[in-house]
Amino acid sequence: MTPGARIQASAEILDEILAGVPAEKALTGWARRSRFAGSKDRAAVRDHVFQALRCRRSYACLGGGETGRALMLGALRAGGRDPAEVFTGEGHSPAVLSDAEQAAGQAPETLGDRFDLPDWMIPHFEGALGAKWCAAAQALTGRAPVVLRVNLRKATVAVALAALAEDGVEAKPAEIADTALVVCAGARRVAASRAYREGLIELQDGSSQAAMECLAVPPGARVLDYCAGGGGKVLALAARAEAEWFAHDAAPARMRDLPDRARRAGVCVTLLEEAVKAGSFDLVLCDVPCSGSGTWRRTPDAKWRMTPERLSELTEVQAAILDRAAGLVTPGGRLAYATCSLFCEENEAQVEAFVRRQPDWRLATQRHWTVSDQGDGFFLAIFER
Ligand SMILES: C[S@@+](CC[C@H](N)C(=O)[O-])C[C@H]1O[C@@H](n2cnc3c(N)ncnc32)[C@H](O)[C@@H]1O
Repeated sequence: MTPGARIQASAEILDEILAGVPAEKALTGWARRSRFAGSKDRAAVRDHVFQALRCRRSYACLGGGETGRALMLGALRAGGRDPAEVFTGEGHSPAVLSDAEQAAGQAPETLGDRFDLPDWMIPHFEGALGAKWCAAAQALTGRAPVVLRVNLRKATVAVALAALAEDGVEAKPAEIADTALVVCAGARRVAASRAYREGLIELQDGSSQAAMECLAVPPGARVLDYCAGGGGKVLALAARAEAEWFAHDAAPARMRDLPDRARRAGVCVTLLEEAVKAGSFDLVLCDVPCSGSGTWRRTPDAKWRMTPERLSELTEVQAAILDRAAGLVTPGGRLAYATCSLFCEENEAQVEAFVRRQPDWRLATQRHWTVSDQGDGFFLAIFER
């Protein structure tokens, strides 16, 4: 595909997403219909679409409207490129710009336009991050790093780096966590690499790894990942300690890949249908469902789908999970609460409300990770009683 044809395809996919189709579904549908598109084309189109979603408001200003075509026009203007070079009407390139399109477009002025956020969200960013909110919002408009976790059960950092290099994946250690490697080149080769297939590495964001490093696990402890999903957190913990590992999720189907991942990692994780029937635990981790605001550069359409009502529903679910999980902790044990959100309502406010509701618990420690070139926004609180 020519660069123009990729832009045209991206504009059409964006129109579907703007009409309500989830981004992944729209991209997959396009790839299925477009057998002529090679892997480089698919990757380029995906990059265009995701970048336009990250910067939807500022590109809409620059492009003069909120259609796929206007967003791609805005993207070219934002990148300092002359759109006329791409909007040529030749082959499968977008049609030549009309006079109205050439005249339309202005620099983003409002805060929401400049920082690519829905207006209602700005007080939430400001409330949580103070003067740093602009930098965080800005960071969410860029691409996320690809970060790997070295599985210390199977490899050292040096061994993992060498194995990745054999398969053309270039990575370097990241300061954020002892086990974190940031991929510098060959990210698309990770999944097929020997290092991945043999469980020397896993894909895991740097902040999640750093947070799991903060959770000390005594030998022989019974540890429950109460909102396990694909099991990324319990696998990170299990790579570093000898303990009994359990995983639970309200939607058990989300744990479907966990047995394979655990086998590859060389650890044993017992899946629980009903955690309450499995006795008590020395450590219960609640990696709760959240807005995901710390990860929106990876899932940029989620930024625009979030509403104040949804945020409020999520905070209720989070509080209920904490209360339920607290009842599963053995006397003298610990309860950990984690989100990949930047918002105070989902982090500190939840912590404060929990210790008010359950005064036999006290906050031992809490920590934030900001959106960076090594990790997403993340929050961890550890309670003791
Ligand atoms: C942030 S995700 C977990 C991600 C996972 N820990 C990982 O590292 O891959 C939150 C998970 O909580 C689950 N969940 C939602 N409500 C729940 C509830 N009431 N009790 C337990 N799990 C719940 C969701 O199904 C989802 O898989």
